[in-house]
Amino acid sequence: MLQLSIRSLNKQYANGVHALKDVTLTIQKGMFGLLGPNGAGKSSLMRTLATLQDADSGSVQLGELDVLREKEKVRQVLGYLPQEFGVYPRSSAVELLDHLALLKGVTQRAERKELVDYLLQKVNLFEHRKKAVKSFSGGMRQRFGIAQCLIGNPKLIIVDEPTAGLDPGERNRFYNLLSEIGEEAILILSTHIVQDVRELCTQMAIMNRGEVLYTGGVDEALDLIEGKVYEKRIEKGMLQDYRERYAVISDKLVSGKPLIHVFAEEDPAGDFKLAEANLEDVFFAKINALV
Ligand SMILES: Nc1ncnc2c1ncn2[C@@H]1O[C@H](COP(=O)(O)OP(=O)(O)OP(=O)(O)O)[C@@H](O)[C@H]1O
Repeated sequence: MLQLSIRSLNKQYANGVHALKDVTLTIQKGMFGLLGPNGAGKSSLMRTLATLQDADSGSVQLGELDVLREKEKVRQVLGYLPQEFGVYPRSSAVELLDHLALLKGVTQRAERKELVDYLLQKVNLFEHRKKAVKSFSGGMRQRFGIAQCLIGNPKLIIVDEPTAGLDPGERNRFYNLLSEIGEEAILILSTHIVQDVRELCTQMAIMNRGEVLYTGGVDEALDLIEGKVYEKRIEKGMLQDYRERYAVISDKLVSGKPLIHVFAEEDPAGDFKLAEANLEDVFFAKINALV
């Protein structure tokens, strides 16, 4: 069974930022969620796995391949959707995909046409194939990004923050597409959006400041805080006060009033009730070293 083994990966940038600190992860086929706030080191890790950046030390093995050394071979089996998909040329979707397929070594014209049509259909852009990619909406661009990712039938697919900026409808369509392709390869979804991971992944990791704080199942992550999250609706303006007195892990407005989630081993005094813990709670509890 194909497996990606990341062992003790370290990366320090010239400015002194330690972006990856002894990162160790084992990732199997299926969708793996890599969750972390901005600056956690997710993109640094994704770029390293995508052979675009070197690590200072550590190893990465994809099946038989040494990812840090056999870069060309890795690129043959890699699909990568970067955070910034670069400039969008004036070319139409069909022209651009055809060009990218050629670069990836699909040299037969007829085979390429068949592949490009198949991919455009797969990501639901066939009817828009003659439009410039530049004119696409955010969601269409991301789906186009997935189409280019899939050229060459990749074994390892990396998508970096793919749902930022998508409206709920577009996000849903994108989720469906990801879950379809995530069954056949190792797919790593890097995101700061907890809901992405909750809806799509069974295995995950939480990263912060270059370190892996959790890796394992999504359900097991929830078990960590089960029975330890309490909630209360409070008056506006009281938030700061509560933050000083309790381990507030999240707050959101519900009908205009803050609803806070507090982490506590036992029922905190003061009219709280036990909350149904969610992944966001795990995320904040981990990041604030509460569990
Ligand atoms: N080329 C670079 N040179 C110096 N520092 C960098 C470089 N790239 C990233 N960093 C720093 O390394 C840390 C990790 O950045 P990285 O982009 O990997 O995080 P991230 O989790 O992907 O966050 P984001 O979602 O904001 O991209 C940050 O502090 C960032 O400022």
